[in-house]
Amino acid sequence: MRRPQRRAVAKQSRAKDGDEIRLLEAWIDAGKPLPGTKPPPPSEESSAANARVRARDVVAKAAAGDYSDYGASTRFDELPLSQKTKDALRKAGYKEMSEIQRAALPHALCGHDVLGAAKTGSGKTLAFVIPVIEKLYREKWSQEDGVGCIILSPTNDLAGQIWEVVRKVGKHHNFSGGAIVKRTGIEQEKERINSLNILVCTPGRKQILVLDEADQILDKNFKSQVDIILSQIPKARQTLLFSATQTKSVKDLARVSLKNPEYISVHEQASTATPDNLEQCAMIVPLEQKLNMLWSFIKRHLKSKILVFLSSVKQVKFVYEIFKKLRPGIPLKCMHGRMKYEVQQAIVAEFSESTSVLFSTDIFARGLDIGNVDWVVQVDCPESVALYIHRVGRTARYNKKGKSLIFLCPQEERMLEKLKATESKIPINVRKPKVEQLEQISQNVAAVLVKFPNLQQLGKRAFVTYLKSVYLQGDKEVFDLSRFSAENFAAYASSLGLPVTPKIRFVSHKKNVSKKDMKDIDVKQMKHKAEVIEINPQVNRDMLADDGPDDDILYPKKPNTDANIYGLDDILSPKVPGSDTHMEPEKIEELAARPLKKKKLKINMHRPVGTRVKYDDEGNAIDPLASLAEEVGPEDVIHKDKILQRYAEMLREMQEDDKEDKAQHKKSLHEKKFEKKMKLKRRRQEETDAVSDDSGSESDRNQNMSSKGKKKYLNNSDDDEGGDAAKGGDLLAQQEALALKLLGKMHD
Ligand SMILES: Nc1ncnc2c1ncn2[C@@H]1O[C@H](COP(=O)(O)OP(=O)(O)OP(=O)(O)O)[C@@H](O)[C@H]1O
Repeated sequence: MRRPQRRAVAKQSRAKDGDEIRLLEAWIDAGKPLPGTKPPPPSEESSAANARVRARDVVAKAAAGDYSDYGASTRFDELPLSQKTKDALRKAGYKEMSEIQRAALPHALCGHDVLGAAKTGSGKTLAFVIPVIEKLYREKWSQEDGVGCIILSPTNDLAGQIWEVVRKVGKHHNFSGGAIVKRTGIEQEKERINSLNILVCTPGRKQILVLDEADQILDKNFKSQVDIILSQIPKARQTLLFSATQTKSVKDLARVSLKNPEYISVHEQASTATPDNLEQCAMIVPLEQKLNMLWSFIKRHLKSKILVFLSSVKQVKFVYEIFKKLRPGIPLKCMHGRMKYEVQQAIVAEFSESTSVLFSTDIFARGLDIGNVDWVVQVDCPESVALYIHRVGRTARYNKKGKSLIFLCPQEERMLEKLKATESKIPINVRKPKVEQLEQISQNVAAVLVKFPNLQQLGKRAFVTYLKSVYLQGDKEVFDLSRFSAENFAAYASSLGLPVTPKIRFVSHKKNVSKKDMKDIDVKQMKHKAEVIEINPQVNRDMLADDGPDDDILYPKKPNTDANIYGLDDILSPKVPGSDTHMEPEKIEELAARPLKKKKLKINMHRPVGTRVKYDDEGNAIDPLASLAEEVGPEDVIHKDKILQRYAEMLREMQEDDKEDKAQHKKSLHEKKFEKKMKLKRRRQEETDAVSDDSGSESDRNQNMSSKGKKKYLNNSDDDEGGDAAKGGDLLAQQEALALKLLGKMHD
């Protein structure tokens, strides 16, 4: 009895959908905006109550065949959208449209191609998700119809986030969909992909094509994958491209075959390219002071949610591990592309909910939508103004307030000029930090490295990868290693707690380095520098000179301007009245969040050196290196000579390690050379044998020899590059064939 009843309900529902679809199509067609038009400014009389009445009016009129011009709508419920979508939007709290949504939705709904540009956090995701869902609904797309839309995004996290929005808005519809985010398992995913209607994925795979962060998707890093997708999807499709920094390259646009696209750039006339509620500052910070500056900043903002950008995975890992050991008094997290997707998701969720500091690579720079980030701190210079805009756009999202701070080395001041240039439209203030208030943590970092030798390795790699990243940057006006002196490198290594400056081999080993680039680093000079170990590198006072009263980044003056910061600061870092925060270089630093408490000093002589933060009778933290002393008196807890002695030992150990490394390297080179020689010898022997066996003509013989020789060369395992390239080529060919097969099947 039940089945016929259910069938009847389904039939009824289909009929209802059919009626709604006819109404929507007629409405969309009758009221569609003219190409190239923008919505008029919203009218004044748009109170919530008025808006609701107006929305009901619009729908009632449409039902009666009197179709309004929806291009002027300000609310989602005034648009020709299905009831299911409207219900989902209302439940999610979306009522009023943002500027980009008002401008793009009417065009996208009536099938125009769109090239949309709007500031970060301005709601571009809904501007493409709604038309996708509506188009598939109006076309009665079902599971059996396979993939109806591909949304391409540059990272897995972003794909996951977009999928969540699709799910939220499409929850009353019957589409299937998902985010394909795993790097492996495509074979297993095949079945699933074929049954999905909306596919959110990173480039690797199709009717409506959406490119989020379009300028990045179309750049050279994704070229081969995107070209495969573009070659497989029908040209008769709708294409939507969105980004905060939209591509204007004709070549890019030709590649995606846009047909008379609507170029919608809602903030083109705006005076700034970044959100209006974003307060932006820059500080000139010498390379060797960056870590101190970051630490001091974090210590002063213990109640804020801070996103910190660093240039490489190694940097992120190193800074995270070191700061974790030094315990600044705020939870720390880190995020980079080498983490499993599930772990990344968990970190994003945790960071969304709690006050903490998240150290991240640029995997987080674009698109990710995390609520209430107070500060974005760019410790390492972004590769371009566009990347700067995306990074700072992780805060001040959708009418919320936010602040950003960028550290630039004096050698990177050209970036500051670029940011301040009129065409960049970035309102950025330059602040000078107060040197006497900068906490020097190099000793503490060095102590941590003594205890955790694996961190020493990480520190070395962080050092090298940072310099490598600068070296490999394309914009040589900003990134030029020759502007850094050997002293800069040594001081930087020292600031990372490294007793010697690691060697930078990549400079001389890089094949495509131009002669000019080779001059960029005076390698010899750098080699000499290693012996200088500064325990307390002096701050470049000119650079960090006090610049009067307007610096409120590290040390906000008015408690009211950032009440949280000051309140917490008073508890955690009690200052002796009158002494303020001034610190002499030798002065013991306070490292951990502890209330004032009388404590007996106990030193465990069996613990590894420099390991735990200890407190004196006053409750002040004692520098970890103080535990090197055999006896600790109340006045003199730091035995500088012991520290120096330990450093000298470390230096000796590292030099010995280095010697061993070199010997090992030399030995392995020697072995390789010998092996190669032997192989060559064997080959010649075989060839001689072959010639003596051969009864063919001279030319045949030559041919045989050369082809034989060639084959051997390709298979020669000694030749890493040739072997890898061949393997890489095979792999690429296999992947392309697989992708083509997969897409071909989906298309069928
Ligand atoms: N009409 C709206 N009403 C209220 N909130 C909205 C509206 N549209 C979007 N939002 C919210 O604004 C935030 C930012 O939106 P979204 O992530 O789409 O920004 P974006 O323009 O894509 O930013 P980015 O360029 O950084 O990727 C999200 O939290 C989203 O839920």
